[in-house]
Amino acid sequence: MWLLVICLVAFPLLYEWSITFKYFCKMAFYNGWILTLAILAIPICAVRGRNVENMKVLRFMLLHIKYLYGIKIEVRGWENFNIKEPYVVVSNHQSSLDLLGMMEILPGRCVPIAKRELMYAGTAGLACWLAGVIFINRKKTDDAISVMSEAAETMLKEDVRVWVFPEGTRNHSGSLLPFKRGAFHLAVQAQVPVIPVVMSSYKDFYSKKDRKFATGKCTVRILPGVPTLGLSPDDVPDLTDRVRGLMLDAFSQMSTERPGKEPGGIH
Ligand SMILES: CCCCCCCCCCCCCCCC(=O)SCCNC(=O)CCNC(=O)[C@H](O)C(C)(C)COP(=O)(O)OP(=O)(O)OC[C@H]1O[C@@H](n2cnc3c(N)ncnc32)[C@H](O)[C@@H]1OP(=O)(O)O
Ligand SMILES: CCCCCCCC/C=C\CCCCCCCC(=O)OC[C@@H](O)COP(=O)(O)O
Repeated sequence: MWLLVICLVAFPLLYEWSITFKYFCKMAFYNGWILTLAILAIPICAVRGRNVENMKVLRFMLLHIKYLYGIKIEVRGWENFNIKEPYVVVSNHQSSLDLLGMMEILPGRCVPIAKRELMYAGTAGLACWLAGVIFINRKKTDDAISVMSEAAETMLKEDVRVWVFPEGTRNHSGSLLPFKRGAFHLAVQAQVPVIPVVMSSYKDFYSKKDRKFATGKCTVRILPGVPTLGLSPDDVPDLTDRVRGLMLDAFSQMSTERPGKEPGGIH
């Protein structure tokens, strides 16, 4: 009798622990593997010095990780990236796994804006610096704004695209946080389009809260560009709300699709 009670209690606990253990191992390997790949990337990138072209090196070195983790990434809307001029990409930010979706579609000469702390993440920080990642100090708004104004000039002078996570922090709530305005000021200053990118919720295979990390599928949708030609700083709040609305619609639509099914119908 007691044995039965012990088994009934122990098995679910062991099962829970094994899921949690797997989560921690997979996350540790994810970070460790990126730090290791960065060791290989640094000398290759250092040959060119700090240069946005080095982002290609990081991209090709990271592309295989989705296979290691059994994450299938489906991309929709590639054609919306077919713009020769620079643009600002804005995307939702659920977790550090976003790096996989980002690398899957990262356009040429495109650099992300990242929090300054990432620069100190050992080898990964150095690799990011060599690839031209733009670092901002989120605690000093004025500093961050001046770095982003410089970025607007660089975009035009050096034909560079910029990727921003306008939520400003990771968010796994199943919706979108209010957007920070920096990305939209940047696009208006440079008078370039904003291209929204939406990554579907990871909830089916990944949850930091539940310590779950299984295999699964993620859809990445590139939405049509939103032009900013002729807009002024006064139009930024409206532009921000409009783009957030478009992304929220796409995110909600993607969340109601069953994994592996195309939208728009029962199959
Ligand atoms: C092989 C080896 C691999 C190694 C490894 C590879 C990895 C290679 C990939 C790395 C990938 C990294 C991925 C990292 C991902 C993150 O680190 S996410 C975190 C960093 N990103 C962000 O924070 C997003 C950008 N942030 C912003 O845009 C924010 O607006 C700012 C600029 C930080 C300011 O923040 P804030 O003060 O909290 O908020 P906000 O309300 O937006 O602004 C305050 C006021 O300033 C105004 N303002 C904002 N910006 C501007 C501006 N530019 N001009 C004028 N006014 C402005 C606003 O309009 C607002 O004024 P009001 O409208 O209220 O009057
Ligand atoms: C010798 C020092 C060693 C430091 C080890 C640090 C381990 C880091 C290892 C690998 C870095 C992987 C690069 C992942 C890039 C994704 C970055 C990311 O997702 O940043 C979070 C940021 O958007 C928002 O931060 P918060 O949610 O506000 O917090």
